[in-house]
Amino acid sequence: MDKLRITGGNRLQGEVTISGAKNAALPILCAGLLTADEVTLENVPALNDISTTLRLLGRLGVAATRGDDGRVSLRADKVDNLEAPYDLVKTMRASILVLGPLLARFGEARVSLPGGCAIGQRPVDQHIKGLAALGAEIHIEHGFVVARAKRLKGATVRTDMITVTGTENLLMAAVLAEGRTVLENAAREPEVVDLAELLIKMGARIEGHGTDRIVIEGVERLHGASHSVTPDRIEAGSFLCAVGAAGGDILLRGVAPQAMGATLDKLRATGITLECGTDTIRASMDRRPSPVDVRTLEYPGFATDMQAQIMALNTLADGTAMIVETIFENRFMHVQELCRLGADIDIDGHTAVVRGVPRLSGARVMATDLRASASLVIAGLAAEGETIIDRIYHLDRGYERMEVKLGALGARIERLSGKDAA
Ligand SMILES: CC(=O)N[C@H]1[C@@H](OP(=O)(O)OP(=O)(O)OC[C@H]2O[C@@H](n3ccc(=O)[nH]c3=O)[C@H](O)[C@@H]2O)O[C@H](CO)[C@@H](O)[C@@H]1O
Ligand SMILES: C=C(OP(=O)(O)O)C(=O)O
Repeated sequence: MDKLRITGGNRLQGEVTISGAKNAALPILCAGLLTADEVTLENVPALNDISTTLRLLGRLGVAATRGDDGRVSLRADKVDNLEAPYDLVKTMRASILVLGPLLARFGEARVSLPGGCAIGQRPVDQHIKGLAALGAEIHIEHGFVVARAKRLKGATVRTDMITVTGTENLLMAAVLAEGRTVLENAAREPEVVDLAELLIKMGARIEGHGTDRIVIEGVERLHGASHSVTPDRIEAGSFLCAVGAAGGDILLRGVAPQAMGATLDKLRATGITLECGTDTIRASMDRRPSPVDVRTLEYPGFATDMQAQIMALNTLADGTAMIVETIFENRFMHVQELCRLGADIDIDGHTAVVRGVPRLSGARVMATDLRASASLVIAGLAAEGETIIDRIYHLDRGYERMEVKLGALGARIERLSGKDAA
């Protein structure tokens, strides 16, 4: 199992290009199931989750080609299997996103209940409730969601809570349903908007994406399209936390600053100087961070996917910060590992109290989920001495060559594989 070795203390200096967003690319790949024509994509990040999704689509009968330049083309004209099996679905939450498209286009689907980061219970009851409202016969059997519908029928669906992949699944189902669907309490995340924009290019009739009420007029069929995946706001935010913790001056290229919600305001409050261009962010930091309180919320609030990284930054702050996690009930697993690096953090239910310390010290730590891994990298870059991070397969699910990108910014970081990792 690969590990990362970081020798902390180097300031970060230079330029880094941000990849396409994992959480936009995954639903967008699944949207390829909605047409028999070719869908061509650019800016698809080179991540393990993308490889898993392409394997899953391949298993269903989708022909996919992937270049090493971020291009992927998909053709779903020979889909001959409507079952998403446990072995592929177990590692990745987003695999539930084949359910809506399969059901809408082929009238049937069997999808194993998904895995993904173990950050909470993460049920899919809202996906099921929404598809049932669109007329599907749907139930759980032997660990699979099993769904059938001759043709889905438009309806008004109000989910009990805001759900990102739930909104995406229902959106992909509704575009081929008969009549009008209204998704109320819809997720407003930029990744939902990016998916809607691809679907519109494919001939879907959608309005209101980016608001909490999306209106879809179903069409008989969709056609092929080309699309470039939106930049990864979480990867961008993670690099900004890294420069906040380690100090330095970096330029992010290929970003969408206007889509970064509350993240940029909170990072400014820590003392990082940020200058945003259309698709760039320059960030510099030359002092100890100020503490910043954070409450995770749906977009445009502060993203739960940035909580661990801003906590890592707060561990070094000149004061105490309160971090409240409102989206997932078990997303503080990085706390114990940050404390191994010398952080001073107490957890009380959904709140973490982070008392800043002047310095962290390198240690052996274990990544427990994707963003927890990123928080350990950020802390390791600032810590004195050597940090070894184990189980970085979590990191590889969602960050493209993170150690290479950080290395180019002057960080002392290397991947240990094979015998070196033993
Ligand atoms: C692949 C992807 O895009 N993953 C993102 C997506 O996950 P994901 O779409 O799984 O997260 P949701 O927005 O669905 O989850 C929000 C909350 O709703 C609950 N819930 C959700 C659906 C449901 O049917 N029932 C239910 O109870 C969840 O347990 C959670 O407490 O949004 C999360 C919240 O921004 C991010 O952390 C994940 O990175
Ligand atoms: C939680 C995440 O991913 P997933 O929903 O795929 O588990 C994430 O991207 O931070």
